[in-house]
Amino acid sequence: MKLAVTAPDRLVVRTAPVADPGDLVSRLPHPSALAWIRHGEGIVGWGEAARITLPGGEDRFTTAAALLRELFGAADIDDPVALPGTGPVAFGGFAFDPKSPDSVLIVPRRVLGRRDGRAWLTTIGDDADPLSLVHEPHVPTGLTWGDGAMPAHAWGDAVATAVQRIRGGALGKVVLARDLTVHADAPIDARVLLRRLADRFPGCYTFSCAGLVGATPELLIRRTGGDIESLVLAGTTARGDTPGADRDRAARLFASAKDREEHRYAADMVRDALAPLCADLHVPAEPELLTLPNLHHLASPLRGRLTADRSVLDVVAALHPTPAVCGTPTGTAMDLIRELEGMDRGRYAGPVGWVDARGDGEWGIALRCAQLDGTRARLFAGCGIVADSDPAAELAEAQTKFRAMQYALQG
Ligand SMILES: C=C(O[C@@H]1C=C(C(=O)O)C=C[C@H]1O)C(=O)O
Repeated sequence: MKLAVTAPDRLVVRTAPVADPGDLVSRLPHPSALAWIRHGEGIVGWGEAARITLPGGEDRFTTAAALLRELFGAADIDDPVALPGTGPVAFGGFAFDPKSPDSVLIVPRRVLGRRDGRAWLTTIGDDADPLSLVHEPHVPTGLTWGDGAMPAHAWGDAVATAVQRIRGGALGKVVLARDLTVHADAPIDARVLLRRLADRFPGCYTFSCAGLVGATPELLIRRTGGDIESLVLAGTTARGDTPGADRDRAARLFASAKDREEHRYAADMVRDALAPLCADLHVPAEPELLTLPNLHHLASPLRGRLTADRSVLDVVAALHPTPAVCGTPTGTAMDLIRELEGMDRGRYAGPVGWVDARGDGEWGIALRCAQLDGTRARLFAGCGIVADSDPAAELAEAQTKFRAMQYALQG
């Protein structure tokens, strides 16, 4: 894909306060939904005022930031609400691998937002576009599941190879992923998946952008004015079947040297990437436990203040790819992923989120997600591999991670 910008010469943008719209997902009129929702708050968008497609390259984030600065800088903006996410907004998803050409930013014609008891509607252009439901969503039916690039046993072999390379000293950690495919008997409507994900995983960031739909627990970076926050995740166990078994599993994860090692690679890299950009960077001395409906993770929340006026996308550029989804050292891990996974991740494990004209925004790591393509979808799940990893346990962990999207598709 070549660099392409489809946009009018000048965006005319109007943001106005509106009455609380309640549930954001139910306001989406089309299957091609844009969304970023957590605990019922966030933004949804539809229609397309502008689209930027980016070729591969390490500079895809800074190129995107520069193009958006130009587009939004030339816009005629009336935004009396002036909150993060008001005025023009671009939703985006970036390819995981700089060699992959899948990165895209979309500026919707309509954005409906709700945050801290306030709600707003942003319109770009003046064509009529009522908030009422235009196409009633249908739940996916006739699902047929299949392996993606590799059947389970072959992926287990890839994990075993990675463990050997790590034990041989080539690298400290690599994150290996696999994909599953599913076919439905009619085009899959993102809104059904968003509804199920937002209801079941309210604490995750439920997202949709250009067909990539999921609910990620991992916040790569949020910028609100000069403040930034990140939530690093690495180290995972499935929930237990009984309260006692669940507590045991959580306690074992918390005490596990192998999981602490996996986590430390990721938290240290994020700290080192943010430190030169921040004053007052707060890094917890040890991880805490994040409990989701299906998993426990080790989690490190970081926060700080930017020392210069950088767009959230400039901070994304400094962070991606973290060892939560790639490995350590980054280059060696990226090469091993290319060698062993046998697939292109596309935008899975890449940054997904939104940015506004002030440079505020929220970007997660696209996990627990699927790429929709008409009647088909590709689901992705990956696991951090270190010297002590066991292929069978990693396969089981990946299966557990797939379950979020399997639930979204089949209820
Ligand atoms: C790679 C994924 O998740 C990442 C890997 C984790 C791990 O290996 O413990 C935990 C959270 C994420 O950073 C995924 O869900 O696909």
